[in-house]
Amino acid sequence: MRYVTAGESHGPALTAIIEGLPAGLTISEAQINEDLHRRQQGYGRGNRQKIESDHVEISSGVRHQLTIGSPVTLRVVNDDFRHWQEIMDPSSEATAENSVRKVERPRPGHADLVGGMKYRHHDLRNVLERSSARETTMRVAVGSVAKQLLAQIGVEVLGFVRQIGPVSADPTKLNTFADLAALKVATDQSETRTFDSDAETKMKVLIDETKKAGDTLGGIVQVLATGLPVGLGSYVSAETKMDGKLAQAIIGINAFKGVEFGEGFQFANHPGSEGMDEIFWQKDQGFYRETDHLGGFEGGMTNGMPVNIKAVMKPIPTLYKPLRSVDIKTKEAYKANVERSDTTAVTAAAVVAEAMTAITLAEAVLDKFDADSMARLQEQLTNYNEEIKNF
Ligand SMILES: Cc1cc2nc3c(=O)[nH]c(=O)nc-3n(C[C@H](O)[C@H](O)[C@H](O)COP(=O)(O)O)c2cc1C
Ligand SMILES: C=C(O[C@@H]1CC(C(=O)O)=C[C@@H](OP(=O)(O)O)[C@H]1O)C(=O)O
Repeated sequence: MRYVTAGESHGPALTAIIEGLPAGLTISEAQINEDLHRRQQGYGRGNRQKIESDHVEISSGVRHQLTIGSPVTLRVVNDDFRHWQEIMDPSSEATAENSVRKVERPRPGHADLVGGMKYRHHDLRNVLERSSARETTMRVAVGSVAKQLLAQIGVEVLGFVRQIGPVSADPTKLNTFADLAALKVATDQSETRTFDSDAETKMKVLIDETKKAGDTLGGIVQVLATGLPVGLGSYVSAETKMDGKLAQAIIGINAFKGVEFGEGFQFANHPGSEGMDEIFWQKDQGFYRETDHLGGFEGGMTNGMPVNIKAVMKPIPTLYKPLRSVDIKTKEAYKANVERSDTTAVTAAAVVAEAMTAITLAEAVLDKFDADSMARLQEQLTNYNEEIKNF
């Protein structure tokens, strides 16, 4: 499976094409719309989300909710385009009027300056329109399709929030959830997409205070994936390691600066005797573990335990309290003024991280097994899992 997204933040629409899905996969448009809605929710987001109400249109590759093996096209309209028509219209000619509104003031922390230098753009709008995280809408749409495929082979993926600014959810409260379905209900109901209601209250106070001060916040998201077959990815070559592929997918999300698996950076604080997942065996179960310190990977391969990823998002770079920068035309120093921006988007980013994890895992499953047809994929997985159990 591979996919490509296209579209600018204030252009007419966003598109994704997915190739290589098995035939016979049931796809629910309502499920994609629910995931798009989840991405739009969250305390601390800016006014753009009041304009957009993301809905997908499927225009190829699916008949009566079943894939037919041909490329699947997904499209989401940008409702904000109507306000930007003059500036973003793909077909009308450039005029003196619309070129007056060139962007020549690069925002620190954005792609603006380096993107302008690299592509020789003197109107930085040509950079910011595509570097905007508006594009993550399509990653979530593709991720929703990937999650639907994974769910049909018993794999569940869920992203949620662990920390906003310095306010962290209590990790022991995670243990109160029996499964990912229960955790999903709780985090979907939370305005900060977390599982700890005490932390949520503090997070909201912090977001309000930060917004009032004209500042922004980052945070930490977590993604869990359960029910994966053993042996996705390989130790034989660096680029085939599954944890490495997931790290790339997560760091590819706008504003993500770090990723860890299992105990992650905490491994530095513990001796080896506390960090491994010891091996046990029972006749009816085969080999199993009682812990998941390693976050589901040994030798870059899934080991049958839940995949456990945490990742950090930097604070939103556009501030109401402006940062210093320099005009690319006049070379004069200035302080940026902002019309609108998110105070924090960690809640949305958790849904994007979930999507990127699902896409990467679905790609690995489809690579490993004969996946021309969904039924054949399921048959093979049943046989494979039986073989692994009897190893
Ligand atoms: C869901 C989401 C929403 C975002 N919203 C904003 C925003 O409103 N304002 C902003 O300045 N940056 C926002 N960002 C971050 C920028 O897109 C990102 O920092 C920028 O494109 C530079 O890329 P880099 O941080 O990966 O280097 C958002 C990121 C995500 C994932
Ligand atoms: C549009 C979305 O996020 C945008 C991501 C973003 C950025 O710079 O990344 C900047 C803001 O765009 P605007 O200036 O149009 O308000 C966010 O709203 C979205 O998530 O749907």
